[in-house]
Amino acid sequence: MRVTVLGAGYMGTAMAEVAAMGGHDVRLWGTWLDDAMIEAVEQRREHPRLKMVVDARIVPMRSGALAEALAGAELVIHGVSSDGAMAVMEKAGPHIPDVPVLSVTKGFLPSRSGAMDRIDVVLSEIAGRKLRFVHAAGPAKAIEIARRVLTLMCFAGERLEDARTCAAVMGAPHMQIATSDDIAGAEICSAMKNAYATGLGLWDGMVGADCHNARAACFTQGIVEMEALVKAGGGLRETVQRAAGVGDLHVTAAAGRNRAFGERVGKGTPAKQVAAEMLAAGQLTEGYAAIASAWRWAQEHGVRDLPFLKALNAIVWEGAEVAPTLASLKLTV
Ligand SMILES: NC(=O)C1=CN([C@@H]2O[C@H](COP(=O)(O)OP(=O)(O)OC[C@H]3O[C@@H](n4cnc5c(N)ncnc54)[C@H](OP(=O)(O)O)[C@@H]3O)[C@@H](O)[C@H]2O)C=CC1
Ligand SMILES: O=C(CO)COP(=O)(O)O
Repeated sequence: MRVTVLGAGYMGTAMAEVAAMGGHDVRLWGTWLDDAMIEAVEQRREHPRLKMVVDARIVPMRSGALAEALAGAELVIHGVSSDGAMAVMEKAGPHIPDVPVLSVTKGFLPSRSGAMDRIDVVLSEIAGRKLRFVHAAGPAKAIEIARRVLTLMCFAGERLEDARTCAAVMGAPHMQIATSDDIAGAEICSAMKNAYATGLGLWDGMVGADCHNARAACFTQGIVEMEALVKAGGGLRETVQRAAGVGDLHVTAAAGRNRAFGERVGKGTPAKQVAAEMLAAGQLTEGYAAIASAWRWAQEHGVRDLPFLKALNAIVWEGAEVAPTLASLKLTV
């Protein structure tokens, strides 16, 4: 099958690697920010982020060749971060054939109405037609995927058959992929785990290694709040309890960039400064934006009783001090 991957960063490239492993005809298109990555693939050098030489069968394509990259695609993989997703879809939308679009992107985006919404909804709005979106959720660090470490994911699409098509293409021996039609639940989990992993990182920064009780308490609280948000978004509790929610919060709180972001904020550096420094170092901190977006989304959907999210929003967006804010946190579990 011809597979076109949009975005040549960590995850886009890791997904391209898996598709190539399955013998698919893979094109890896880099955005206008990805020239260094595409050049490395062209020259068969180590990918600057994945730190490995990718499968020689992957065809690298520069940003100017977007229409060519998408022509004849039977599956599109969307690997652009939430920051770049809208700008890339403005350009890519007209060229995306009527095929499943498997997206790894995690977060909320502003819709035309001004309200925050799910990525599949907003990108379809930009494309001017309903995309056959399948969200790839679950605990899936790109570097481990590319290095063939056992990985559990959940592909969720409104059309279950599209999720199954994506799972078949990405079904390498180390990839165990569940499928679901709960795209709402899966996307909300993916956005929220970045927010709550940031919150667990705050404890690491504030207390250090011995904060296991606090982390476990807040992990549980985060899952309960995720369930409330998923329910308000029309999703299923079961989605939260498996790979998309519990699994992904675990991996991100153990080893994610969002945890690292929270740790530095927990040590006392203002969130805005940490986010800027991490961005300059090529490290995404989507939890930063996700906290504000989710807080706004919760208000718009009338979801109350979210003390952890409220505390996170106060700390990272309203300048509240970390220690007293976390000390006064009243759990609802
Ligand atoms: N890394 C991981 O382990 C996982 C990541 N994800 C998700 O995958 C998505 C991509 O993450 P990841 O691959 O890690 O991130 P990267 O930063 O490595 O890559 C993101 C891609 O988006 C592009 N991009 C970012 N901002 C813009 C912009 N303003 N305009 C145009 N292009 C832009 C990047 O360009 P550039 O490289 O120059 O920044 C790059 O192509 C995220 O939503 C993340 O949550 C999901 C599961 C695991
Ligand atoms: O989404 C991820 C793993 O599933 C990666 O998390 P980070 O963006 O925090 O590194």
